[in-house]
Amino acid sequence: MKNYPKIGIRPIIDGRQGGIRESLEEKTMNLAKAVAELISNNLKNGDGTPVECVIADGTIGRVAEAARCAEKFENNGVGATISVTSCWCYGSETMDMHPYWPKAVWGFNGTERPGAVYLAAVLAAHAQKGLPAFGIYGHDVQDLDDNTIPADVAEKILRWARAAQAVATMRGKSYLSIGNVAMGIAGSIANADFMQEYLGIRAEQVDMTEILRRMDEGIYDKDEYKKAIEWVKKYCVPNEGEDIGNRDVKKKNREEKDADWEFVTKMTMIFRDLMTGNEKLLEAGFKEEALGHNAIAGGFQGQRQWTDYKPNGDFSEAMLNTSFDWNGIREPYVFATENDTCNGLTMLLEHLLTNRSAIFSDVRTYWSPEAVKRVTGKELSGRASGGIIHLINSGATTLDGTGQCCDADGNPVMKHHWELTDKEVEACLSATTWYPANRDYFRGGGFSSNFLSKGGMPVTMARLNLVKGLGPVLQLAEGWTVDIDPEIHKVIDKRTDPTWPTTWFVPRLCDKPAFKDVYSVMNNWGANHGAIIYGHIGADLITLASMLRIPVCMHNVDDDKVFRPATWNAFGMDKEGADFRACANFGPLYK
Ligand SMILES: C[C@H](O)[C@@H](O)[C@@H](O)C(=O)CO
Ligand SMILES: [Mn+2]
Repeated sequence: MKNYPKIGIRPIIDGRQGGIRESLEEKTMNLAKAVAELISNNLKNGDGTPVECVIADGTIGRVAEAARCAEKFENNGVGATISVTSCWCYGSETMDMHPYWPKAVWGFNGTERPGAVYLAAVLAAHAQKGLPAFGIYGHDVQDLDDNTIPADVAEKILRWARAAQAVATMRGKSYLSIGNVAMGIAGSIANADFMQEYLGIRAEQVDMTEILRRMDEGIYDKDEYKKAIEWVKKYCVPNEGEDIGNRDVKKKNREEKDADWEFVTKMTMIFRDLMTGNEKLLEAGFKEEALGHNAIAGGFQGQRQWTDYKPNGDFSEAMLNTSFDWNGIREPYVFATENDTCNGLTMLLEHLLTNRSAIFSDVRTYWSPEAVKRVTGKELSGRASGGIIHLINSGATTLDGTGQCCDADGNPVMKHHWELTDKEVEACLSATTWYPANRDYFRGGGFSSNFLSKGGMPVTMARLNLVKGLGPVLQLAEGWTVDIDPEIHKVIDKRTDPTWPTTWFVPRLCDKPAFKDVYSVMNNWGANHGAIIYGHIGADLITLASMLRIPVCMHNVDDDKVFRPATWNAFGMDKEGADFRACANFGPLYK
């Protein structure tokens, strides 16, 4: 089990002894316990364990008690706090003043004792002191003896807690670039200042020669390699595709292909060891290599120097992002192809919010219904009838993206790894063909994963972009994967790279300019890549971005689901403009 941050619960009370305080002690503690229970029963960490809460030893009425609580939280690995109260208390005395911990306050909507008045007062204090906090105020008045959490309050507490736990979990970790910038992709210029100041993440880097050194000097777990190559021979080699990407002169022979399989299997282990370390390397005497880089996400440059010379990273990237490998079912790693750190970090935000694996893709082509008709003679239909976006990239697309897992009603789903079955693992593998890499692009060879994502999955595509003078911005589009007529797929897939995995995506349209049609979503995308996650999680991403002070420049989430720190209201009534102004005013979380 990994060591995850905890969420601190702060029961706040009116400090007046001799009647008031005593009458509220039990009620306040019960509210705190109910919040802890709600969070731990509903939210999980990446390894599937429940998110843990720590409740202050006693209620907090005066400043000394707030300080005692802060000390307890520091000693117990708390990374975010939620304060709960049902009564009037003393705002600036009792508030959480930690500069980094995301904060929320639930002011019980009762009337006997005014919890909501404290909520307003303490939120004003948070605004005044530049420590933004989320305010939670239930819609309907509750009775004093009612300790239940109404549905609207629960939704806000959980939205806040998911994002707060993501902020706390990434703090202090690293992003590991293996190599540097791929083919001039600006997103691959690992921006250390952005990572440090906005995410609390250290930018780490190793040269790609380190992979060759570890291979040549045998710095990997030999027992694991034996197991890994056996598994690869059982589940991947039999699904090797015909060499359709290469002219005869460029086709590798069997012996060379087998050597490539061995190479890419070792490379997968080496990428992982570089990220997280491996105790087995310590047993073999490699003390430094056993440590790894404390990476919570990473990326591999690959193109061009490496792929011009050696087998590409497609197999390794795909397997790391997948929820299983030769060691069985496990939490997926977050790993970007082309070392596009902006996309890798977006995948990280998505993974931390959902604990699912994210798809990495080029946002390659908008196919209008007219263009499809012209090229195939056929009409797009159903959800695809307004046009489709072709998501496709060699490499980092998770095999979970095949959509071979099913929910209880038989719909395709990308599951949490703890819900996966062995049968579903085999189904994902069976649906994946490993084509010998196109050696016009990848001179060194290797294998590219190929599959077609099942349609009908709700997904959210997102992307972090860096803009000089403005800083980072987040864009997102909720939508669905779609099935299209197989004849249409065949023709238009062949026009691009048929050895790579394809996901057909249709965003949900609305009256916002960037979402007036499918074309506009493509036309407003800020870079060549997108990070795609199962589920409609736009509202969670918006909440998380506001904690990190990253404004959201494009989204198709309903306004009433947008939940940001209360202080954002002071920046004007149009939510988008206020977000930009508030983020600029408070600046990044870590300065
Ligand atoms: C093989 C090519 O270089 C691709 O990797 C390229 O089209 C991209 O994915 C660019 O993002
Ligand atoms: Mn790409």
